[in-house]
Amino acid sequence: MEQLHVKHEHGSYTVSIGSGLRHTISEHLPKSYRQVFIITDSNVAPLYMDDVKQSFPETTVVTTYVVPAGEESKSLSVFYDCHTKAIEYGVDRQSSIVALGGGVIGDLAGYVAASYMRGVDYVQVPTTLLAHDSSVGGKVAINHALGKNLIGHFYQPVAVIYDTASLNTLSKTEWRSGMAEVIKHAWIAHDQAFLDQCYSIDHFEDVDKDLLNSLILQGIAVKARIVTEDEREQGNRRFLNFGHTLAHAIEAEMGYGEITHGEAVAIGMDFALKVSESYFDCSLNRMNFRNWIMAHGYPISVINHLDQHELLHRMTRDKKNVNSEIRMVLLSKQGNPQVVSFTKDEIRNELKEYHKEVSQV
Ligand SMILES: NC(=O)c1ccc[n+]([C@@H]2O[C@H](COP(=O)([O-])OP(=O)(O)OC[C@H]3O[C@@H](n4cnc5c(N)ncnc54)[C@H](O)[C@@H]3O)[C@@H](O)[C@H]2O)c1
Ligand SMILES: O=C(O)C(=O)C[C@@H](O)[C@H](O)[C@H](O)COP(=O)(O)O
Ligand SMILES: [Zn+2]
Repeated sequence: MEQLHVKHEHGSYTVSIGSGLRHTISEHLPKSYRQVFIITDSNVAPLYMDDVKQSFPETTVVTTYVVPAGEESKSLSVFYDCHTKAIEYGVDRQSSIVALGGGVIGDLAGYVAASYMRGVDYVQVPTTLLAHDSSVGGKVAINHALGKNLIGHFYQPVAVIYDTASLNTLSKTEWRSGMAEVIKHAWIAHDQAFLDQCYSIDHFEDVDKDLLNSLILQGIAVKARIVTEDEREQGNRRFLNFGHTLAHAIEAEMGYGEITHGEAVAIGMDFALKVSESYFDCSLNRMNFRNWIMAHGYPISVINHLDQHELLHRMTRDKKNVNSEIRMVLLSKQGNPQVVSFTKDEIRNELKEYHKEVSQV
């Protein structure tokens, strides 16, 4: 088992990473709880709920709520249902919520924890590769029809317990989605070897276990370092949004759940690399990245079917923006991210050129 420590305004928490940890959840918590309320989804429940329930001593009351799998559950109505269940089960301030699942569950259950009785403890038990990112850093949120993660909080977990054995049941699509956030961490880290390791994998679902563990650890280390320095995204935390300005617009425009978050982020990074090369007049060898996303089946061609005007309009609602300028995270070289402001007209032109380029691949 590996452990990393994340500091925040009110204390710190430990991220524990290892195979089989779901069987010993209570051993990795900073204290014992009278009740634990497990929130999970309809795909994860039949796979891992029993193991997690049984990992608690008999003296702990374990209650559960299963929400429909998928991005659509990051909604006000599912959020409200979670509160209703918590009230009915008598969850109180001596209890903890356990977010058992991918980023959807982490974001949803974390936001329930942040708001229920003005805040109760919660534990992240990530089960997807993507959630190496989402379980760390305390960004919790649900979506609004007008934009991703627009309703939320910064609210830190008391522990992150990552059982890497749970990744064995992921679908090909979810491996692809998760690898996008891994390679995002590689792009913003000053570490060519990390990027090369991502490029070296032929089939994500068959990745060598030692390489996977190394990628997960490196990704979490990048994220942990940045969120420790800037918990509330006043500065460098914005770098973790590399690729997300266009990604969030694509997700909302296509309809939540129509494309995975990671697939949208991969397209967003492809766009951001193109804009970076022209803005900084530099070479990022972006065609290596383009070849990688094509080889692994990231659905880049969706860009050809989306209305550019609508995408642009959605990008103007991004949380990083100030006044009417659109802020994107660009790279002047690998490991050197910067936040750059553009006018709407400038992004309109960039999108137009990107569309043209993608329609030829
Ligand atoms: N808070 C953050 O910092 C942060 C960071 C990145 C992404 N996110 C958010 O995370 C969400 C995406 O997370 P995700 O990709 O994990 O999606 P997800 O939680 O929807 O999981 C993807 C799919 O895999 C299934 N699944 C989960 N674990 C499984 C397992 N072990 N075996 C088989 N199937 C499993 C789920 O039921 C779901 O169908 C998005 O909403 C995104 O905005 C948040
Ligand atoms: O932790 C962060 O900060 C990130 O930006 C990580 C992103 O991968 C993640 O998708 C996050 O939820 C996006 O945040 P948002 O503030 O742009 O909604
Ligand atoms: Zn993301």
